[in-house]
Amino acid sequence: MPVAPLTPELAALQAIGWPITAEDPLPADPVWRQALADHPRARPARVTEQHRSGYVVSDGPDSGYRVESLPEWQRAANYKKGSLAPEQRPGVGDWMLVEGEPERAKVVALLPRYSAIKRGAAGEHYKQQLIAANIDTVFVVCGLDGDFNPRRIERYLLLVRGGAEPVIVLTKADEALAANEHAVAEASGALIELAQGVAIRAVNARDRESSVAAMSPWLKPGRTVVLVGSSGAGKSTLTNSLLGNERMKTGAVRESDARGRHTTTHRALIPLPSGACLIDTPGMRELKPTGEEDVAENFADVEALAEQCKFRDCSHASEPGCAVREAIENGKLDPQRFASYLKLSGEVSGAASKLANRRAHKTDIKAPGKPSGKPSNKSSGDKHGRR
Ligand SMILES: Nc1nc2c(ncn2[C@@H]2O[C@H](COP(=O)(O)OP(=O)(O)OP(=O)(O)O)[C@@H](O)[C@H]2O)c(=O)[nH]1
Ligand SMILES: [Zn+2]
Repeated sequence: MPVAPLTPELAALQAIGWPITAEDPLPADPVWRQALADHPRARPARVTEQHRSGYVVSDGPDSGYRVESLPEWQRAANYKKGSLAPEQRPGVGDWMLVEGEPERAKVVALLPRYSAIKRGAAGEHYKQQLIAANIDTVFVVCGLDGDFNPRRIERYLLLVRGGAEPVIVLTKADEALAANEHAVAEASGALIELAQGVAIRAVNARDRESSVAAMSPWLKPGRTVVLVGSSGAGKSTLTNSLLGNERMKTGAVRESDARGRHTTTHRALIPLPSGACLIDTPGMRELKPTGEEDVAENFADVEALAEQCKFRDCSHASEPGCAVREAIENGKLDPQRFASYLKLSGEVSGAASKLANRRAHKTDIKAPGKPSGKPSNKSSGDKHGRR
C-alpha cells in the first residue's frame, strides 16, 4: 500500500528534526508517544533559543515564537527541591509540547532527550553546559591542512557522543590531494585506531554535490546533525554546501595559523534540502569533559590490552607482565594514543568525582522530562532506543 504523505504540519516539524517518517508519523520513542497521548491538544515545538525567562521555539522552518519557562526551570541553581541543574533545563534542540496559539502558548511537557552534547564549563565549581539536545549525528570536522590533529579528533569523539553518532569529516581533501596523492589514505590510516569504527569521510567542502553525496547517509528527513571542529576547519563551508546556497559567511583563513575568522550570523535550526536539520551551535571551543563520557567505548583497543596485564590494577608504568607497554614496544599501540588515553581518562574521572560530589550533596535535583509533579526516573542524556 502506498504511504500517505505527511500533513503540512508534520512535514514542517520533520524539517526541523521531529523524528518521524512518512511510514511512521509518530516518534518511535514510547515515552514521547505517551506524552503526546497524554496531551491531545498539545503540539511539539523545538527550542531554538534559551533566555532567562523563557524560550524561543519553532514548529517549522519559518516559525519562531516565545514561550514562558516553567517556574522550576527558572529557579536559580541552588538545587533546592524542584530546581533543575542548568544542563537539565531545556536548551537548544530540546522538544516540548505546547498548547495554545503562538505568543500565548504554554509549555505542558518537556520530552526527554534521546541524546545530549555537553561539555564541562570552566570555573571553580563543577558545571556542565548543554551544547545541543536530540542530535542524531555529530560531524567532527577537521581540515587536512596544517591543523590536522588526530589527538584533537580523539578528544572530540570522547566528548560529543552522549547518544549521538559521530562521523569524522576531513575537509580540504582537494588541496591535500593536490600536494600529495596519498594524503587522504595516510590521514585515514592515522585515524583508524582512534576511530574505533566511527565512519571517516574526506571531502572538498567547497564542492556542493560531492559533499552532499558524501554526507547523505546521515542527512535523512527527520534527522538532526551538528558540526563541531576548531576554527577554520570548514564548518561554515560545509554547512553552505549542504544548504546549497550562501546562507553563512565564511571567513578567510589567516595564512599564519590556518585558522578562519568567525563571521556567522546566528540561526539555530537550519533545515537542509536533504530533509535533515542542522543545528548551528555557538561551538565547542573548550573541550572539557563532564565526567559522564565513556572512556571504554572510545578506547576499546587500549582497554582490551589492559585486560591482559598480569595485574588487575596495573598502572602500565613499570609492572611486570604489562600488555599495554608490550604493545607499545611491539609497535601495536601508538604511544601518543596511550598518552591521550591516560590524559583523557584522568580528566574524565576527575570530573566524574566532582559530579558525584555534587549529586551526593544536592540530592534534590529533579530529573527533567516532566514539567511538574512527581519526579521522573528519566535523566538527561538517556537514550530511549528510538531507532
Ligand atoms: N580548498 C578547500 N578549502 C576549504 C575547504 N573547507 C574549508 N575551506 C576553506 O577554509 C577556510 C575556513 O573555512 P570555514 O568554513 O570558514 O571554517 P569554520 O570551521 O566555519 O571556521 P569558524 O567559523 O572560525 O569556526 C575558508 O577559506 C574555506 O573556504 C575544503 O574542503 N577545501
Ligand atoms: Zn599494564
